[in-house]
Amino acid sequence: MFDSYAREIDYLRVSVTDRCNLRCKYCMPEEGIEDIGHTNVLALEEIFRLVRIATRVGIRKVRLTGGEPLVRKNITRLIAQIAALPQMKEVAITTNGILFADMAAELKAAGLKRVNFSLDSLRPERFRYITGRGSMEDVTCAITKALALGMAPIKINTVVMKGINDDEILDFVRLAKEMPLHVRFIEFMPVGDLPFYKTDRMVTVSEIKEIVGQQYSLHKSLTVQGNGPAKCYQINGGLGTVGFISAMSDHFCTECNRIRMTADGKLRGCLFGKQELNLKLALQNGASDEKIAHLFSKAIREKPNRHYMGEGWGADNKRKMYQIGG
Ligand SMILES: Nc1nc2c(ncn2[C@@H]2O[C@H](COP(=O)(O)OP(=O)(O)OP(=O)(O)O)[C@@H](O)[C@H]2O)c(=O)[nH]1
Ligand SMILES: C[S@@+](CC[C@H](N)C(=O)[O-])C[C@H]1O[C@@H](n2cnc3c(N)ncnc32)[C@H](O)[C@@H]1O
Ligand code: SF4
Ligand code: SF4
Repeated sequence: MFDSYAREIDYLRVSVTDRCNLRCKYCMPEEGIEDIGHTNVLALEEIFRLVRIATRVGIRKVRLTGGEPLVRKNITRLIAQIAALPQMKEVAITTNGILFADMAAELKAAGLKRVNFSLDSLRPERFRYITGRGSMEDVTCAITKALALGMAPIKINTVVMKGINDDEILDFVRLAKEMPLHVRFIEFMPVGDLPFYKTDRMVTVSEIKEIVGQQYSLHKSLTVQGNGPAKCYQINGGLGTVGFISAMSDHFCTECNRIRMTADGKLRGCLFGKQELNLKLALQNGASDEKIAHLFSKAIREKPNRHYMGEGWGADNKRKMYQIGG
């Protein structure tokens, strides 16, 4: 379905849980999260019903995110159900990778074709500092496993933060050169308004490209399978690619193709927007498929034209990144 700015919206990002086994400083408070209670979270059966109805308004790709999608019990079953929907072209996940290696084979068997891993440092000590817990080795094992299972293309999401990990940009490029991995450098966004976010910690894509250019030449823009916001490049004879997600300095909202569902069943037209439609309440009130499909089309119709994150998140906006799903 097209929104009011003639953008075709066919991609639904679903936050399947607001819980996580890590505490990335830019995403989740160290003390963890408020327990919203079992009954306030969408049941997997409810998520499946909502996704099935979303196909009626043209959703053809679903990405499961969170929080950490792999901490949600029976997530494999949900993947299998979504993958089996006749209209669905792709089901993918974005994960921190900690639990992935042990689940990889069953996830693949369920129909998971692609996985994006978040990894902000290639140095174990620093990884632990940024994520608050967890072992980098679990993520590298996960990536090795995904490669072995042929889940290509495998993408690595790296949020670049000044004074935190910006001295590793060239190490990440080398990784993309030596392995068939698609590293995407992401600009730090003020989503969630955590104290760790500071404007001067944000490194722009132009600054990142300048650093990459010191050692590598980037070749013509490529399309890597997927329909996310990254602009991708080949690096002289490398096996993988390097991509850039310029959410702040050069937003890609004119090409936006997505809506989002939160773990507590709210439908969001935009990562940044404050407007949400209450799907959970509709389910509780026994809404028909038609009524729910109408809520999906309303969210698409009313999608804002762009974000205004440059103006800050706003103290009145209580949502955090782990609730929205990135
Ligand atoms: N500003 C903005 N950032 C986004 C949006 N979607 C994803 N991102 C950010 O881009 C990064 C990568 O997102 P992923 O979850 O890997 O998804 P994707 O890039 O759509 O995935 P592919 O389909 O594989 O290209 C995350 O840090 C997200 O927060 C969006 O609509 N707007
Ligand atoms: C919220 S996480 C959820 C999925 C999973 N737990 C993971 O980390 O991949 C999704 C993506 O959002 C990114 N992210 C979180 N907070 C961000 C911020 N403030 N700015 C930019 N990206 C952010 C993460 O790096 C991750 O790639
Ligand atoms: S970015 Fe992902 S792994 Fe890190 S705290 Fe947020 S949800 Fe968890
Ligand atoms: S910030 Fe909002 S409008 Fe822009 S690309 Fe993301 S979801 Fe789309």
